[in-house]
Amino acid sequence: MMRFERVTKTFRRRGGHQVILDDVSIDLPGRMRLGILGRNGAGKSTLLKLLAGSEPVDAGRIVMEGAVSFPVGFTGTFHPMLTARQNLHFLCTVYGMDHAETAGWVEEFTELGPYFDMPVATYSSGMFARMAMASSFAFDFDIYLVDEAFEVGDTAFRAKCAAAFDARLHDASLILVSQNMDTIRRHCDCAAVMHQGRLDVFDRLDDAFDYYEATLLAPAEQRAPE
Ligand SMILES: Nc1ncnc2c1ncn2[C@@H]1O[C@H](COP(=O)(O)OP(=O)(O)OP(=O)(O)O)[C@@H](O)[C@H]1O
Repeated sequence: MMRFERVTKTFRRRGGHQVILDDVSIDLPGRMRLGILGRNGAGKSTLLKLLAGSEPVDAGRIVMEGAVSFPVGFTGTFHPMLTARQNLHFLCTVYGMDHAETAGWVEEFTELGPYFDMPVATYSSGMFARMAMASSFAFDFDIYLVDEAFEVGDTAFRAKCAAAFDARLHDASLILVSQNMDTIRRHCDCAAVMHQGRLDVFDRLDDAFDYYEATLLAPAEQRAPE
């Protein structure tokens, strides 16, 4: 379940405000597979941060039922000077999971070998991405937030991520940000389009895609005076 009650979010910028959500109210009951579309800068990543609780709304209220994930594959969750195992220890404490069992699962999944016990600051970007993806699947959330994070690692690792993702989504909700309509079609059964402070939800994917394509032709700027 996800409900927006008159939610407004803006960012200050030179000469005015960037409007992300302008007095938006929506109500999506039950389990959902929701795709979020929007042109560059529409506010999709900001929306995920609002849902994750890492960014505050200016006004209104977002109500989510169940445990909400950090964005899947998000590397900002990890402290660079701690090892993968130490980072997971911290996350397990936050989410109330068994440390040893979770670290064991992620260690096997990532195939990082000795790097698993080295500071994550020493990882290549690919290793860091593997660690972030595996950690996202290690926790049992009710709602998974995903920001176009599927293209990580080699073919074998991607297949492993897809299987873990499917298993996790079996009885969880998904909110997936993507500008790729094929990705949304593969994973979602409804979609919302962000455009100029609005968040319009469509039950039929094709209706969302038509509207999204129309927004791509709209003028780029919407600037509210200060
Ligand atoms: N912390 C911030 N302070 C000020 N402006 C911000 C901040 N975060 C995002 N913005 C601005 O808000 C707008 C929306 O950014 P956001 O990253 O949410 O868009 P997006 O739809 O995810 O874009 P893209 O598709 O390009 O990744 C952009 O104009 C961005 O510059």
